[in-house]
Amino acid sequence: MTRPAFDAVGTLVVKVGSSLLQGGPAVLTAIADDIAQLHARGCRVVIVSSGAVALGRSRLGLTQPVLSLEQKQAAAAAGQPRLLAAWDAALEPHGLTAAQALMTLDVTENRRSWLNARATLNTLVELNAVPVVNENDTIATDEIRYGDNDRLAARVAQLIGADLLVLLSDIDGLYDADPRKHPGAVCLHDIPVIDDRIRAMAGEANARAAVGTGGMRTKILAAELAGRSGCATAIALGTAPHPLVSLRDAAHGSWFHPARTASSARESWIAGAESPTGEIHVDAGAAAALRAGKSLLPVGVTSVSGRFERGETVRILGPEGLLVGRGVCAYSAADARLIAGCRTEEIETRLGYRRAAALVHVDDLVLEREAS
Ligand SMILES: Nc1ncnc2c1ncn2[C@@H]1O[C@H](COP(=O)(O)OP(=O)(O)O)[C@@H](O)[C@H]1O
Ligand SMILES: N[C@@H](CCC(=O)OP(=O)(O)O)C(=O)O
Repeated sequence: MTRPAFDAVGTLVVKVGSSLLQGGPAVLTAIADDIAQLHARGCRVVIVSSGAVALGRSRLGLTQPVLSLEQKQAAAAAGQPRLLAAWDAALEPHGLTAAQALMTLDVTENRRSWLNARATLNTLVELNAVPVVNENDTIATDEIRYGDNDRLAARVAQLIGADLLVLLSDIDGLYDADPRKHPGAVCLHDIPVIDDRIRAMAGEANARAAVGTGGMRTKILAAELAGRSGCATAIALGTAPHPLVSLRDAAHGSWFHPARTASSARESWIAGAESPTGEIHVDAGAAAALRAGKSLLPVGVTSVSGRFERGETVRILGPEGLLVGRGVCAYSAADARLIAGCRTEEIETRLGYRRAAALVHVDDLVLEREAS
């Protein structure tokens, strides 16, 4: 699959990194002007904006280079309303309204919340609003954090079925080495496939950075995630005169092509879900049935490990511990344990209710060769 022609893009997610916020309102104004231009020709646009911590820390007098988790969460609380106000001020002259959407990991990792969030974002876009998404840093704890907005932006791109994800940063693309350390590094404009050579160019994330977090590593991961759903990714310089529209010219930014065999939105949601915390162990008969396109019934389950709620993704392991696939479980871990090994007719007696005959329905399953 080649990358889409810029003018053919129907749904765009644009992610704005914290480093760009240092440039003040002029940077947001330039991005908003381009968004308005795209919007006018019918393109649906969602913004994923970092910057809450960067904007809040100065207001709270947190000037030290490294902040504790609690200080970052407090800074985000002070910065998020300012971030939204800044976007609204930039969009309002174009007749567009910024609409805040704060997410925690469970929003995209739980199928019901996913569908709900998708409906809300789509409704906002239909109402001519521009959703401005950020992680809900103030309440998120380590277990329920995306950790970086590049990944969040890729999940949002999957959520709304975007055909292009643009990661705007303080650099004009992916270089063959970090240009801050290697002045002779060269920018790669066209990246048809993400392989180990490309991944190695990213170096390490800068966890101690004062503002940004992920560096190029998380951007490449985001491009991989979005690519699985058929969405192309571009990394581009957010301070360029027309940061988005200038991407019409293929010589601007680094372009990652979407994967050749893009999976359906549902499959890519399952395959892209955060590392599942639960596992369902099945017998050889059930493993064969799943591979033959059947649903997972409780009768084939030998044991259940880990913790998960109804609607969360689990790993399904065969008799030798081999990964058969991943799927959305219709029951919580506690209930799945109670019905493991039992026949479908017994579900109601064991649980006092019966929701679904299958623990994991075939439509909610991605087999190993597709899930990797
Ligand atoms: N191979 C590379 N090509 C380009 N930039 C790189 C590379 N490796 C590391 N970087 C660093 O990544 C930084 C951008 O990441 P980050 O600061 O997290 O941005 P953002 O806030 O936009 O997410 C660049 O300023 C650059 O120093
Ligand atoms: N959610 C955080 C941003 C985290 C983040 O990923 O930042 P960045 O690497 O600049 O995109 C905030 O609003 O400050």
